[in-house]
Amino acid sequence: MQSIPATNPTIPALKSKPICSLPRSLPTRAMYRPDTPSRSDWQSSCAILASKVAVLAQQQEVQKSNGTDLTSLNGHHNQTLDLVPIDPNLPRPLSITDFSPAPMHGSQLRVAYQGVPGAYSEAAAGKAYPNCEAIPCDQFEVAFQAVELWIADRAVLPVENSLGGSIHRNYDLLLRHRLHIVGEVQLPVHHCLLALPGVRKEYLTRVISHPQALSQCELTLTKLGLNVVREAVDDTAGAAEFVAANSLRDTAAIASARAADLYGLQILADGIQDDSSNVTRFVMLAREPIIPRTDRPFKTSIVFAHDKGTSVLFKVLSAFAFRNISLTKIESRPHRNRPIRLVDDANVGTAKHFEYMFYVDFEASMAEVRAQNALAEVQEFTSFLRVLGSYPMDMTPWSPSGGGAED
Ligand SMILES: O=C(O)C(=O)C[C@]1(C(=O)O)C=C[C@@H](O)C=C1
Repeated sequence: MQSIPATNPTIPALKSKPICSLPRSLPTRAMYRPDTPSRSDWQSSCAILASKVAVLAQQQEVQKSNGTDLTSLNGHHNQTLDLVPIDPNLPRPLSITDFSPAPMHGSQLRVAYQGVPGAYSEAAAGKAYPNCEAIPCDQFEVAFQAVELWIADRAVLPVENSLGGSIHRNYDLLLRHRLHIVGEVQLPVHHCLLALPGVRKEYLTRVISHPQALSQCELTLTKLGLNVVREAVDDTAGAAEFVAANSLRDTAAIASARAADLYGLQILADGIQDDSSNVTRFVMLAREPIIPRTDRPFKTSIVFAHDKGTSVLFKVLSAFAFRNISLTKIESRPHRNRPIRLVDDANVGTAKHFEYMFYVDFEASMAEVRAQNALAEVQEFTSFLRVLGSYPMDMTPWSPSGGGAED
């Protein structure tokens, strides 16, 4: 991923003004535990949530009454602007300290995603679960928690992109939380360069977006001849909202055409991803696993670590190769609990660095004997093994609807 140059000091720094409009104080480790909540954790969480509802309702009233007053948000630019006001009824993202219960939803499935309305993750949620109620969350971790706390029924989160590679944060979170992968969905990602109405490319000094989106458009931004700094924010649609809400005439956002629509921006350039076949793969997460089947193609995701011995990775991979099971992905992430490990007495004074957890996706269902045998063998070579999920493969990457969801 390319590095994002430092912010131009003459323009407002995004860091000081979080995109999430609800208060966003990060809790300390002691306040917040990412493990699966026990019954009592769950009950006390509900009590805390209930007490926050009244405060949130009050805040949302204030936001609604301020919704059309964009100039009040803009301390730096005092031009009079022809803006489409941001719809105050758009759902606000959940933040880590403010889980308000989802509104009445009847039989609609509630699906948490990271970002604000107009984010690609929202589109992925809609593709995975047509007619769902999409619940925006301001961080990936919040989407995990929303499902754990029964505020949402599912979460839909990106794990890899065909141009930008893996979204590492979600691999780490999969391990820290106890949710199960129940499906996958692949979404073609079509980026646009968005700015306030009337703004021309020559006025721009900054482009903001999700780091993945910035990296997916890196070459095209250069080709467009833009002399701009790139700045990373939490999500693409949040970038668009930020440009609109702060009336920034020197800043463009990389986001979807739907985000342009929602936040009243014009599309300065369309299809600016460096490759037209830009696809992001999302996984669907639930509290319970689905029952694996054999009547359609399934994929299984596992994570493992090994303690000692040589050629462990080779042995693990051959357990699949001998059974003709194709691997679709291997990802390694630092073993956070053991970033450095002292080795035995013979090697006093040395340390073993770079221990890894390995994430593997393979094309078989856990209902198949060959997959069960492969995992039994893997278990022999590894000190830790977890099946993250066995789920239907998304075989229709280019279709506008439908994916590898559970039935
Ligand atoms: O920012 C968004 O709109 C997202 O949904 C996030 C995200 C990502 O994390 O990769 C999803 C798809 C695109 O690849 C760019 C960004």
